[in-house]
Parts: sequence; C-alpha cells; structure tokens
Amino acid sequence: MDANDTSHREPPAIEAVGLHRRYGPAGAAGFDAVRGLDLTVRRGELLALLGTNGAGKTSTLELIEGLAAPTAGRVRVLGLDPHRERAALRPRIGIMLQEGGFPGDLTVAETGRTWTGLTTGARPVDEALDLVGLLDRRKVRVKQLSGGERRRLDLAMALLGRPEVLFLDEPSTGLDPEARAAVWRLVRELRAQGTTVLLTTHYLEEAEELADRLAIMHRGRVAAAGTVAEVIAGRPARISFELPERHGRYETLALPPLPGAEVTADGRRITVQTHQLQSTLTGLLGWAAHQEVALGGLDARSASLEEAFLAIAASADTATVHPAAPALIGTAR
Ligand SMILES: Nc1ncnc2c1ncn2[C@@H]1O[C@H](COP(=O)(O)OP(=O)(O)OP(=O)(O)O)[C@@H](O)[C@H]1O
Repeated sequence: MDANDTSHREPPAIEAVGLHRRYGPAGAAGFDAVRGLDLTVRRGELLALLGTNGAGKTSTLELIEGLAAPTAGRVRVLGLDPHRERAALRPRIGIMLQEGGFPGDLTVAETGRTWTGLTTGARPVDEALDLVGLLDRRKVRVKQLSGGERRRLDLAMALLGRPEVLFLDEPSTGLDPEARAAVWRLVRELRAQGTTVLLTTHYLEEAEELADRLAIMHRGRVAAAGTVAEVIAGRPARISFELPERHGRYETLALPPLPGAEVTADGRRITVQTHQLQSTLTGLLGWAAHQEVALGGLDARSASLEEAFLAIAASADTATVHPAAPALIGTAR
C-alpha cells in the first residue's frame, strides 16, 4: 500500500455511488438527468467535471452540494450527507455558483459581510476580496461591477470560510484572458494549500491546466475519468486529408494496406485513425509519393483531450467506421 495513501483512514472529500436524479414523475413524463453516476474526489485533489451540453453536470453538482436529494444512490462530502447534514457541512464548503445573484444595491464589502454569516468566517472579507483583486472596489455597488468583476466577487464569497472543499461552477466564464490567468493562479494556490476543488468547466484547456484528474460526463454518467494521460490513453491518433480532384472528378484510389488503422470516407475527405501514427503516416506518404497523389489539407495529430471528448460526445451517434485498408476510397462520377 502507498505510504501516502490516507484513504483507509479518512473518507474521500467527495464520494458519489450509483447517483440518480430524476425530474418530474415516473414514466415517460419524467426525465433522468443523472443515471447511476460514480465519482470520487480525494482530499486535496482538484477534479474537473466536464461534459457535453445537458450531460447532467449541474444536476450532479446540486446533489453533491446538498441543494437537492438524489432519487437514488449515495453521496457523501467530508463523510457527511450533504442534504441531510447540510447545516454541519455548509460552513466547511465554499460554493461559487454560475450566477451569484447578490443584491445589486449592496456594496462589495456589504455583500461580503452578509455572506460571511453563512460560513465559519475564518477568512476576513477584505482578505477574500484581495485574493480576487477586488479590494479597491469594496465600496462599489454590485450592480456597478462589470461581468468579470461579478464573477470574481462570486469567487471571493466562496473563499470566505477557508473552505475544505471548494465548488467552482465554470469559474472563468466571462473573464478576459488576464482575469482568467489570475483566477487560475489563485485556484492553483488554493489547491497547493490543500483545498479540495471540484470544478466544472466547458474549457478543456482549463481542465488540462488545473486538474489532477478529470471526469467526462455524458448522458447522466461518467463516461471517462482519470488523469489527462489516462483519459487520452487508448484513443487513436488521427490523420486526415482530401483526395485530389482531376478532370472534374476525384479518383478511385486503392489506399495501401495500413495495418491496424480504421479508414472512414466523407466524400473526398478521408480520415484514418491509428494507434501507430508514425508507421501509418509513413505507409500513407510512401504510397502517395509513389502514386504521385497530392493529399490535400493533410493533417496528422496525436490523440488529445479534445479528441477524447469529441469521441465521447459522439458515442451515441452511429458513425460508420470501415475496417482497415486496403480499401477502395472515392467515387468516380
Ligand atoms: N428542472 C428540470 N426539469 C426537467 N429537466 C431538467 C431540469 N433541469 C435540468 N433538466 C434536464 O436535465 C438534463 C441535464 O441538465 P444539467 O443542467 O444538469 O446539464 P449540464 O451538464 O449542466 O448542462 P450544460 O453544460 O448545458 O449547462 C438536461 O437535459 C436538462 O434539460
């Protein structure tokens, strides 16, 4: 057993097992937004929850934050039931909502004083405002803040209690690049100080920059989870190009044998997926040179998080995948 492994001593920061959330009545009139979700976030870890639109991220987050009870399954945060034991848990967690919705007539400092009552109050308001660069805006009314400043106020309020677990719901949406970089620096600092962070984001780059591990949701479940390398592992590299058009038609071409590769054709555009990028590319380029075929818009890339995400998003679609070459590609018209 790993000497640093404390999992046998204390429960994980967040643990969800077989989580379900249903909106509406049983039967066809209702909708299962979360369908048997399993998720573990270790203490001190930053986990990014990604997902296709409507995958159920917000519905899941609300269960973990205790804002709603699951239809079935079990969720624990710091060993507590976040819905039933909300009063005990609330001061130990920080929640940055997508829309903080603070009253517009209160000043930034007044908002901090009001909000601090909901937390342990461990961090002074001015310190939280300073962390997000809003200290000099403390006397400004919330309604006078820019969109980006409001987002930073949302974050400052989530930091008031020096939370053990921090929930960040799309923290950098609406921020300009400079403010985003500042938020990322702050999140890294908090993580380095031992704060557990569960972050939802639509930006794959944000997940790659910040997360120890990530989980990709699709249709109410976790479809893939692990480090970026683990999520990408096993995904094929991709080569794409266009067949040439000659004399108003494009040619019927027999691609060379590309062992282990999968070839798909969409008109003239050919996509080759392979786990041996170098040898497949070598075979393809050698063939093209020999046949004197120009491969238009040739693009070859290793597997990426974006590729993995898109593959998961498309997984319910019925993509036609042909077996490996040799294959007849192209249609003479
Ligand atoms: N109150 C509700 N009643 C019925 N269906 C709902 C309700 N809230 C959400 N849904 C549906 O549940 C599914 C999951 O929604 P949810 O907001 O959790 O997804 P999400 O992953 O956060 O999406 P996005 O990334 O687009 O914000 C969606 O199909 C949504 O339409």
